Order: sequence, then structure tokens, then C-alpha cells
Amino acid sequence: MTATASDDGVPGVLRLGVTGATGRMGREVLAAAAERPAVEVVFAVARSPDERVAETDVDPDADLDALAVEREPHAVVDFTAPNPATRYAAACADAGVPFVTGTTGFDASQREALRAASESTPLLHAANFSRGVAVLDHLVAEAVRRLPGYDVELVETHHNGKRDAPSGTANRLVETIETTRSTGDGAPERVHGRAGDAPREPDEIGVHSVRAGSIAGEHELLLAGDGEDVTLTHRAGDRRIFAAGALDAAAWLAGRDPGWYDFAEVIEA
Ligand SMILES: NC(=O)C1=CN([C@@H]2O[C@H](COP(=O)(O)OP(=O)(O)OC[C@H]3O[C@@H](n4cnc5c(N)ncnc54)[C@H](OP(=O)(O)O)[C@@H]3O)[C@@H](O)[C@H]2O)C=CC1
Ligand SMILES: O=C(O)C1=N[C@H](C(=O)O)C[C@H](O)C1
Repeated sequence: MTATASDDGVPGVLRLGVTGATGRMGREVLAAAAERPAVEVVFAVARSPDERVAETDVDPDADLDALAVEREPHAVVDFTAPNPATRYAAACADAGVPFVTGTTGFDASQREALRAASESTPLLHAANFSRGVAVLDHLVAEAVRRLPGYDVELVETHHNGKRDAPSGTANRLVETIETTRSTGDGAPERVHGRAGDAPREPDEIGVHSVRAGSIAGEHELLLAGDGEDVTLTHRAGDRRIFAAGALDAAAWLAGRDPGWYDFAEVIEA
């Protein structure tokens, strides 16, 4: 095990580093940390550190390698974009600092780089840090298992600033459906949106992304049979839930052995 949050002479206080401090989520994490007496922000970095956020000085992200050593964080929380997140994970791996990332939209080689970092430091990635979505994932698996042959369509709706589509949460839910539904002949086919002469095939999983306004995040799964349908919906009313989940994950991850961890382990702890 690496140093724990209670090994630094300040029992119970989590020394936290934050990346992407100027982003929508970075700001939420810093605001949430300021409200937790058991969290001390020891640094915050951003690409454009031109202001203080939640009364915290923001340093350039080029300083992260040095800060991760000098400030002795117990964990770093990251909500940025795939390229910087992969770079920050490698820096934390070099310094042996536990890394929590909620960033989404990684490609295969970036996912591989995160896995490689987790060989040197504890790393927890969650596409969604809401506890409700963790429960939704279980409910989706159960519903799909109990309703074989029902058509599956997933709609995710987010604010107009979101870059990646489908959302990381939608991808995770589709993986759950694929795992539950896959047969020896392979996984069901994903169909992203529909246009033109495009009738539905029986075993498709339809995936649809909506971007509008300031919506924090909605995921709705429709399971439709012959004469009935079931919908499972999660709505995030506020980004604070994601920040709270990420801070819980950071406190849980601090001091663990290097490896790859899942948010479900935090919730079940
Ligand atoms: N797991 C979860 O529960 C949640 C995950 N997310 C995910 O978190 C990520 C961030 O979301 P959000 O906060 O809304 O996004 P924002 O665009 O508001 O913030 C992104 C942050 O990353 C920085 N950044 C972007 N590109 C680079 C780069 N190339 N190099 C250095 N820094 C960079 C931005 O810097 P700058 O300010 O200079 O642009 C900013 O600080 C997304 O992947 C999103 O899907 C979001 C909410 C919840
Ligand atoms: O970008 C967002 O805002 C969100 N992104 C995550 C995702 O891609 O699933 C989680 C949440 O839905 C908000």
C-alpha cells in the first residue's frame, strides 16, 4: 500500500490535487472540496490558469509533475479531456499518486495508456460518479436479462458544451447490455441515430445523443416488447453529485495498492 490519507500526521484529511480546475467539473470539485473539512486542496492546475477558483490558486498544468511530488497529494481528481487526462495519469503514475478520473471519450490507445498507468499507481475511472447511475447499471442488466427479445433504445441528453458522443455513461450502459445479451455468435449491433430507409433489425441497440442548453445529464433506456414497454431513466439535476462521488472515490482510493479500480467498489465499501 502507498501512504494513506491518515499517515501524514493529519488524520483523516485528504490532501487533494485537482486538474482541469477551470472547467465545469473542475470548478465543482474545488467548490465541493471547500465544503469538506476532511479535504485539503494542495494544488489545482489548468491549461489557462488566469484566475483563482473557489479561492484556490490555479497553476499551469505544465507544473503537475513537480506538484505531484512536492505537495505530496494523497490523490488527484481529473475531469478534463482524453489527451490531458492520459498525460496527467502518466505523471501521477511516475509520482506514485492515486489518480481518479471522470473524463470520458478515450480512444482505445488512451484506454491502454490509463491501464499502463494503473500498473504503477491506484487508478479509478468512472464515466459517471453519480450513485444513481451505478444503480441504473444494475437495473439495466436485470431488465435486459428478464426481457429477452425486447427492442432496446438508449437516449442520452446533455448540455450544449459536451464534446464527446455518445456519453461515457451511455457507452458503459451499452457495454452492460452487450454483455448481458451477447451470444456465442457475438454482441448485438449498435446503431447510432437513424435516417433514411433504415428499418430496425431485431437485435440492434439504438443509441441517440441530444445536446441542448445546460442539461447536466440524462440517460433513458427504453425496452419495448409487443404491446408493452419499460423505461429506466436517470436525471442528474446538478453537477454537484458528480463532484461528490469523485471526492468519495479519491478518499477511498488514497493509500491503496497500484491497480485498476471501479466506482462500484467505492459505493459498496
Ligand atoms: N464521470 C463523471 O461523473 C462526469 C464526467 N464528465 C466528463 O468530464 C470531462 C470534463 O467535462 P467538463 O468539466 O464539462 O468540461 P469543460 O470543457 O468544462 O472542462 C474541461 C477542462 O479540461 C481542460 N482541457 C481541455 N482540453 C485540454 C487540453 N488539451 N490540455 C489541457 N487542458 C485541457 C479545460 O481547460 P480550458 O478551461 O483551458 O479549456 C478545462 O479545464 C468530460 O470528459 C466529461 O464527459 C463530466 C461530468 C461528470
Ligand atoms: O459531460 C458531461 O457533462 C457528463 N459526462 C459524463 C458522460 O459522458 O457520461 C457523465 C455525465 O452524464 C455528465
